[in-house]
Amino acid sequence: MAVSLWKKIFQTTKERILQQRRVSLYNVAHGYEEELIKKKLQQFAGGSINLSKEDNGIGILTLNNPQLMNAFTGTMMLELQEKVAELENWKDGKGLIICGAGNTFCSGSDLNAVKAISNCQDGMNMCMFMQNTLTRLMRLPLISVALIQGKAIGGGAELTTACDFRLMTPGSEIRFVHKHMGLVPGWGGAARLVQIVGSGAALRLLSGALKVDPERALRLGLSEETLLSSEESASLEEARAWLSQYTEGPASVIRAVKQVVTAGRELPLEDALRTEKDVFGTVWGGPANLQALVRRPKHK
Ligand SMILES: CC[C@H](C(=O)O)C(=O)SCCNC(=O)CCNC(=O)[C@H](O)C(C)(C)COP(=O)(O)OP(=O)(O)OC[C@H]1O[C@@H](n2cnc3c(N)ncnc32)[C@H](O)[C@@H]1OP(=O)(O)O
Repeated sequence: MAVSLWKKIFQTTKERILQQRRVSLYNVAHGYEEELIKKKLQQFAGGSINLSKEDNGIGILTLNNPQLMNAFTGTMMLELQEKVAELENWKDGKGLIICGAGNTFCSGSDLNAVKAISNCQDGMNMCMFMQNTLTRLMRLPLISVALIQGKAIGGGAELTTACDFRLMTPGSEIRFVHKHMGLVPGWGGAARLVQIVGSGAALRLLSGALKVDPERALRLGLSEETLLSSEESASLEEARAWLSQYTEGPASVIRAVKQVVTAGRELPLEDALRTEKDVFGTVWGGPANLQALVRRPKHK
């Protein structure tokens, strides 16, 4: 009786945590019309978002539009949402590296598409579509890294802030150019930048549209490390090695670690504590815990 009760609690808890992650920021109550903007974005084709899910639990998500410095076309925005949904259902996933094709990261929205959706309704719907998608990306129970090779400009800079960590190659650059476009970030990049570097540094980077090279990014805490290589495949291998330090171990435990940190970052204390309790319940007495109790590792 007790076992079946615990199993029911366990299942309910997992479903609740899963549901919390997938709740969209915006819906019709906010004037958001998802089907309308999806139809509109479909009209701006080009490029692709490629996802490779590897047996070791590491996913590689590649922005693939190198002719336009990996600018986001409308269909790439749609594909990003699809890939994030796929990653939400990847139960063996532990880590994710986001990079761009052609040894450069991303130059933001495709300006050809932007011109065609510059009216208020389309712009606001695109903004809410990308905020929904990048918030779900940020909340994935995977440890995510933006591998910044070349340029991360505008919306591309915003995308880097939706990852847990950023790694930069020599000579690469993050730049929030929105001011020069008569804009502010709209994909959630401002809110996340303040959380990462603090409001003072965020205000300087945004109001100055400052170029952030690897050294400045390290000083600001915007980047974790400057890689040795600026060569495309070598820097990806370096990023894999860096991430593997944090994804070694059972997927259930790595995913639980990301979940409790996300709760601590986003929720009021008492809610975060309750989520931590719920997540603890998914690993306590689980296979990894029981095997460790038998093995009794020495933590020297
Ligand atoms: C909320 C997000 C926000 C929004 O949605 O409103 C945005 O993200 S707005 C877009 C902000 N991004 C930009 O303004 C970047 C514009 N591009 C550049 O500044 C440069 O291309 C740069 C610095 C990324 C790279 O410069 P580089 O000299 O190395 O290359 P090229 O400029 O020659 O670019 C090669 C080729 O790509 C085209 N390109 C680059 N970025 C975009 C883009 N965002 N949209 C459309 N096309 C882009 C560029 O025009 C060149 O094409 P070509 O046919 O050879 O002229």
